Amino acid sequence: MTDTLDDLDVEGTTVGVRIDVNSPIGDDGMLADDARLRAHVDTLSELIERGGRVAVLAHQGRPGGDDFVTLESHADRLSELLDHPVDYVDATFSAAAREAVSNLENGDCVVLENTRFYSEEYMEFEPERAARTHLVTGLEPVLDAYVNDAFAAAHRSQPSLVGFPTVLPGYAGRVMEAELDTLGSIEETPEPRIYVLGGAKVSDSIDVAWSVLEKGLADHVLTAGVVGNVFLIADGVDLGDASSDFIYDQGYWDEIDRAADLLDAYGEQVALPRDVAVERDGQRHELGINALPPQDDEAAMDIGSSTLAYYERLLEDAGTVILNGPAGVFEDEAFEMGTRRLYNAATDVETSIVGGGDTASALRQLGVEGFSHVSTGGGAALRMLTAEPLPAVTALENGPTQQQPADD
Ligand SMILES: Nc1ncnc2c1ncn2[C@@H]1O[C@H](COP(=O)(O)OP(=O)(O)OP(=O)(O)O)[C@@H](O)[C@H]1O
Ligand SMILES: O=C(O)[C@H](O)COP(=O)(O)O
Repeated sequence: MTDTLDDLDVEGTTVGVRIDVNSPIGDDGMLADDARLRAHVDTLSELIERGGRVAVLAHQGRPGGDDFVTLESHADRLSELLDHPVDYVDATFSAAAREAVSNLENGDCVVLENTRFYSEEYMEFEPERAARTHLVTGLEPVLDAYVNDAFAAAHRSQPSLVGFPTVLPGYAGRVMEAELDTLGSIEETPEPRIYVLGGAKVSDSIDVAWSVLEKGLADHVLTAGVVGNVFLIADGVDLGDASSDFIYDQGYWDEIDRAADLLDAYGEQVALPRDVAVERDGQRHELGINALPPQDDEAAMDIGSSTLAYYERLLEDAGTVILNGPAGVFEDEAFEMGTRRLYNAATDVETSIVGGGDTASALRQLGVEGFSHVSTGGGAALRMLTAEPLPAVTALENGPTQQQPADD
């Protein structure tokens, strides 16, 4: 178990706080959604109120993407959310950054520049090697402690996530703590346990399905979304050209064989859609599996009503349900029903856990509430839901392994 903010003597301590505010960015290059910033308000206000000197580290986007922008608008929005001044400096570990951090007084907060503006931060390292990168060696001398609240990035072994806790005392922030409490004890949740795998990340979902079935964590795996379509094809269903081309274009064609192998090994526990919804004459039109393939240009955009009735029945007996990924193209009103009904049914299960950024925004858009836990993480949550360790959490648990430099 990692130390938390309860173990940190905050007053007068200069703390590097890694958060995950990787967010949608508008055409103007500014923050377009503040959900991920809101998640970190508790951790940051606690550190500020307890007299910490807070230096915030975070990434935004990936190099080359339109959302690879500075953190200036994030800092402005954080200031509003915290109702407290938050400075921003366009440097991450240079002399200017060190000066900004060294000048912090108790209760001050500064956001440093996007960590991924610096190339080593977009690489993955072993923790000891990450501790020798420019980011960590540059900033570590002006920090007393490191707090990791970036659960959603904890599956990455990047310097800001695994390097700092190797050379500084490390603590889990409140978001990290809550996520680890819930997702780290998946084996202790009530049974029977059902995993619902939808969305478009087919290879990740098949990894999860293999892992949870092999480990005996899942009693059933229900498939939906593009994942469900891949399993239908693997089961010999002709979904038509439009869905097949989509799967091929997304690079998931090879996954069909893996899905078929999974069905061979665990077919009794894997539930497949019994019908799908396509667009016909501008409207939702449902087709049973026996009525497939659809017409030429019709793609399977959602699970249909028979599938929903079948999945809802299975969920009635579940003790725990773990969901990742929407059941269909929820962004289109005609195809939001599968996601809305399936996720609504899941809220009636004793323990209901949801992971995934798109999933969380689907739920907000559809007004579905009442889960036991909605994770801030997509890839990180998926990895934890298979009871696999996360590199950033392991680095926090292991603690500093290197000699601290002597004070001048
Ligand atoms: N049948 C379908 N055909 C095409 N796209 C689909 C279908 N079902 C779901 N999708 C798309 O899947 C996307 C979300 O999938 P994704 O796997 O990225 O979700 P997530 O796990 O919640 O997100 P993340 O892991 O990025 O946080 C949505 O944009 C939705 O439109
Ligand atoms: O949005 C996320 O899932 C995390 O911030 C990690 O981002 P990445 O997938 O670009 O590493």
